[in-house]
Amino acid sequence: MAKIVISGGDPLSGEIQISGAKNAVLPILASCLLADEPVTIGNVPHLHDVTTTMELLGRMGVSLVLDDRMTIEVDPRTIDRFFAPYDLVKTMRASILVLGPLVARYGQAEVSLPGGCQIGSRPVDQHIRGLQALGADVVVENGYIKARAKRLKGARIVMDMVTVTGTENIMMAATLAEGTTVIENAAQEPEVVDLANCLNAMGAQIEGAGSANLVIHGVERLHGCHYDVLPDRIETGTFLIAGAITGGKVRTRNARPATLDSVLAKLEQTGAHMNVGDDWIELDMRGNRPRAVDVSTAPYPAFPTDMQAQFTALNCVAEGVGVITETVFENRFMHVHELQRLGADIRLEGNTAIVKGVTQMSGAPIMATDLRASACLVLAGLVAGGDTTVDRVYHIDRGYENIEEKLGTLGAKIRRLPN
Ligand SMILES: CC(=O)N[C@H]1[C@@H](OP(=O)(O)OP(=O)(O)OC[C@H]2O[C@@H](n3ccc(=O)[nH]c3=O)[C@H](O)[C@@H]2O)O[C@H](CO)[C@@H](O)[C@@H]1O
Ligand SMILES: C=C(OP(=O)(O)O)C(=O)O
Repeated sequence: MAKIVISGGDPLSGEIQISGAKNAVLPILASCLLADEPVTIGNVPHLHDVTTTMELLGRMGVSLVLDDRMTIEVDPRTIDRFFAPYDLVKTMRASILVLGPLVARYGQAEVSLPGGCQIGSRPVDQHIRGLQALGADVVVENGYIKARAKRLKGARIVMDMVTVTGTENIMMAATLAEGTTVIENAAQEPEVVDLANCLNAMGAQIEGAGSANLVIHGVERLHGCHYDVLPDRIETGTFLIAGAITGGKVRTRNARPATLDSVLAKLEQTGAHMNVGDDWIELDMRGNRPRAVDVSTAPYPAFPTDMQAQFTALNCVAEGVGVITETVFENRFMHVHELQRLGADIRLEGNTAIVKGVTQMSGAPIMATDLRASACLVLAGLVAGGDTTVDRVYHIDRGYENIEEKLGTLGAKIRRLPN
């Protein structure tokens, strides 16, 4: 398995270009199934999850053309299977996002249950309940969700909890339903808004995206369009932390600052000097050690769980004690044991990590367990003295485009060892 080796200790400095958002491009690619014409998607990040989604759509018979500027043309008209197999779904939970579009547009879907993963059990009961409320017959058999419907009918759906992909699945399905659907307690994440914008560009009538109440007036058909994916706020935050943790100065270009309010507020609390433009963010630590910050994760607009591990890494070398509370996923502290191998002083108490900053961590072989844990370990390696070897970096390739190349541009001593 490929590894990343980092020789840490140098402050990073420079600017990097932020890629399109993983959590926006995946639902947007799935939404192309709803159209009756080709859809082109631009600003697509070069990620393993995108390749998996293309393979999934391709196996259904969908035609896909990718150009060298990472624009994908998706032509759903050649689809002849409505099936998402376990071997793909188990590598990428977001595969569940084909469920809503398939039932709405083709009246049938068979999608493997995603199963649990490192960060928590992650059930999909809300997706199923939402589709049932829209009139679909749904059964779970032999590890597959099997759904059928003639034409979905609009309904009022109150989500039991805020779920990002759950909201997206139901919102996509409701675009082609007969009548109006109201989703209450909807996710407000920028990626949900991006998906709604893309669907509206295809002719959908979605109101309220970005609020907790979505109103979707069903239409007869969705047509083709071109849509550019929004910049990745989690990648942006991760690179800003790379600057903060090393005492350096990093500017992220092609960013969407308005999607990062809670993260930027925390970075400011670390003592970083922040400058923000329309589409860029600059963090300057001026050689100083960051101050520890308390973080508690919650749905948007609160602090994102996908930035929790990276802030845990930052606190490891910060001045003072930072308390990290994870409220979204029940098992998202797998990185803590690996950080301890680098010399971090962390005490775990249930869903809370109490991190006492140390003046120096030292490099060691460590293992990535999930996507953001991998990013956190790379960040820790940037500041630890000596060499840190991060194993199982296939996790990082799911969600970060060319991470070692981008960090290299900022002056990091980082290289990938092939399998
Ligand atoms: C592809 C994608 O967009 N992934 C993001 C999405 O994941 P994902 O959409 O899977 O996460 P959810 O928002 O659904 O999960 C939030 C919480 O709700 C629970 N839940 C969810 C659905 C359901 O039917 N039943 C249920 O109990 C989950 O177990 C979790 O505790 O949002 C997460 C929370 O911001 C992010 O960490 C992921 O990066
Ligand atoms: C948990 C994440 O992704 P996914 O939902 O695709 O597993 C993530 O992006 O941090």
